[in-house]
Amino acid sequence: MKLNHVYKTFYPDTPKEVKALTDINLTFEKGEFTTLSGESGSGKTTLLNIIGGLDSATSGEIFFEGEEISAYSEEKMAKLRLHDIGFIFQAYNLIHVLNVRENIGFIMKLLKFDQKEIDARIMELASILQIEDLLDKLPGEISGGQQQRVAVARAVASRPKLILADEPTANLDSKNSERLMNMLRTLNEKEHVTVIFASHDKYVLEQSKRIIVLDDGVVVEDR
Ligand SMILES: Nc1ncnc2c1ncn2[C@@H]1O[C@H](COP(=O)(O)OP(=O)(O)OP(=O)(O)O)[C@@H](O)[C@H]1O
Repeated sequence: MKLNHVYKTFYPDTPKEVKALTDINLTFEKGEFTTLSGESGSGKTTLLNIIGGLDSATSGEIFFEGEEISAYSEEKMAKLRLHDIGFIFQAYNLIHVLNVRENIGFIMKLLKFDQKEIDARIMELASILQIEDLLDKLPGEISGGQQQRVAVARAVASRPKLILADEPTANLDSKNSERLMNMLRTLNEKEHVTVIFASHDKYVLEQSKRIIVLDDGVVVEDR
């Protein structure tokens, strides 16, 4: 993933104008485990949303595997998101009428994976994430930390190339935060999935291999 001179301005040329991102130039290599950090309002979520194609840049170019995705139509971008990108949101966004098993398999089903393959992958992830006992429960019947693990399983199930996680530990206690990071680290090492977080959680930062700090929409540190 490569970003060239990416800018994002909300409400341009109006009194409400906000320059959320200014001249962002970044390259993310396959297998990275990186956190976008910075104070509240610095542009972390905006940048993550642009990387994942949930929002478009005001100007600049974005490349994914050498293709310019910033020029994609919304339909083509939706396809790319479905096939190659897994999202983990702070609010989990599980589907409440589906049980845990169905939630984990949801994206694979949309992608028309074979049911046997879906079942095998659900069992594999349930074992890694220690949620085997929860598969027949509804999201409303399990704890926040457990829901978060289900959200992780769903995000990685179809083996996307890129996982984007926005403040994934925000609602978790320290024990569950540690568990979540260990799992993502294991998936990053075992399945070589690229992981990019937006977070200001100290623990997430400690666990990251690369940290990109934003200040007022500008990259001020990359280490
Ligand atoms: N949809 C929007 N419309 C207008 N302004 C927005 C929108 N989304 C974000 N902004 C503004 O862009 C700037 C960057 O916001 P962003 O949410 O990316 O920051 P953040 O670093 O993720 O903050 P936090 O840690 O509080 O989530 C802020 O000034 C914010 O008010």
